[in-house]
Amino acid sequence: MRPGKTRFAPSPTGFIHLGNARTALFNRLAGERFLLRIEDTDRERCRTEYVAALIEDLQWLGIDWDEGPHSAAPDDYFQSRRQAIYDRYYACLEQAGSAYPCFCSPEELAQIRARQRAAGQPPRYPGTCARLSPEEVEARLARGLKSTLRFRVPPGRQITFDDLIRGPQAFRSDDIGDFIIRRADGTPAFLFCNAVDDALMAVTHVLRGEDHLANTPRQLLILEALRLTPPRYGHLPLILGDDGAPLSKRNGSRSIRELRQQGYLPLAVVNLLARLGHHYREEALLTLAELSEGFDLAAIGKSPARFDPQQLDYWQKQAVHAADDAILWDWLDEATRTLIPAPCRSEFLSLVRSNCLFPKEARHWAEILFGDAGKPDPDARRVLEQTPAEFFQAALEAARRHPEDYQAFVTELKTLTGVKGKRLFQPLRAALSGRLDGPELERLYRLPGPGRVQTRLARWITHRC
Ligand SMILES: Nc1ncnc2c1ncn2[C@@H]1O[C@H](COP(=O)(O)OP(=O)(O)OP(=O)(O)O)[C@@H](O)[C@H]1O
Repeated sequence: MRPGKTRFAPSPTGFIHLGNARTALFNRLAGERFLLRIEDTDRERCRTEYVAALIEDLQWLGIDWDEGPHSAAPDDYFQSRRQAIYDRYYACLEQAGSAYPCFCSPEELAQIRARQRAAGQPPRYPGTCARLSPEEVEARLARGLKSTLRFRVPPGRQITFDDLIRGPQAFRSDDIGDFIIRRADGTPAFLFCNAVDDALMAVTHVLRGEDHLANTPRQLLILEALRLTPPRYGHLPLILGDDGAPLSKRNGSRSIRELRQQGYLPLAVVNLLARLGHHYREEALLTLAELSEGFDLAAIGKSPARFDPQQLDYWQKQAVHAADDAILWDWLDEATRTLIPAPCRSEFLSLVRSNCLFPKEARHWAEILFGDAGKPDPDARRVLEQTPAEFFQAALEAARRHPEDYQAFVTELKTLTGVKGKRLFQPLRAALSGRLDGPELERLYRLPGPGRVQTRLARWITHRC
């Protein structure tokens, strides 16, 4: 059965990268309903421009949401605007004795951790403030001491859950120290607001990176103490970069923004991501609706996936090939669009489909076809030098006689020169485009128009390199 409601809950601390985007995509593909929640509680690292950027990047990828910013009540989906809700739940936990204020300073905590490490123990809060009496707490607060709020982890418990990807998981509560759920400045810690919001927003399934696996037992304890229903969790292997380290916003790796600026099409990126750690039977380029149709939690792999730029280029090729005229036209840069005469637009786009991976390549061909062909490259120059002027003289005559009919032009040129095959096509290609590779010769003849074609052929009658 399909998961009911899934979500993506990024923190706006940088541009989203391929790892974040795959998490968003898997959730969007898996669920009946998909929710976007902005986890912007870290005042130091979160920036409003990153919120705008992540919304723009998700929309560019075609990952839309049923609930989230832009919904009827957008405030509900920004954690920075939900403090009153969190405060109510903090009060519940404190009243039940499941949370207590902690006055330990960051310096004291660092010293405790250092001592534990030196003794070969895992760093864990030793419970210094767990046993403070209400009077002691009052007295410290009256002195103006700042406190965090810690969750009191129940001792001797086994916390188990069935991970959607990794199967049964078990943790001992005795291995988990009491942890902070509210920072000293009053803002909620990730573990707390993330778990509470999933429950309050009725999220049924959470797919997230396995960097969160250790958080899950803690979040299950919080939700249990609050009598809230937890979602089912699935922890995805992280996507690694070229250096073997997980992609991270902190190191600015492989951002969606950068790929977009490089000219990748969203469908290429989405087809790559959908297959990074998920197996599809269908090997062809798929639309988002088709990707969603074929998505299966059981087909998610357990090993880390490495980003492979060659794979992305493979999907880019498929996406460019499949793109319709409107998409390709928008994808070209402004300078390219202005070069292309309106009657040639559709044919130029066909040329782009079979010859270009990126807008800059389309621009290159637009400049060759509709601008000044420029200097031939060394290979084309060699061919031009080896071809006698008479060949171009004959080509010019044939072009004048058949300015609109490429087939008739070639037939006539063969007759006039007795040359055929490579010896005919290479010098023509070199004269018309300055290259020996590229689009079909017929397009190089038709698209620039008779005037340009004849000028280019005439140039090689008189002009020897
Ligand atoms: N390299 C990665 N591969 C796959 N998923 C990832 C990767 N990095 C983060 N995620 C997932 O993306 C989601 C959003 O995470 P978050 O906004 O915290 O991004 P982040 O890249 O971890 O940021 P930061 O670098 O600030 O810690 C989470 O589910 C997280 O597990």
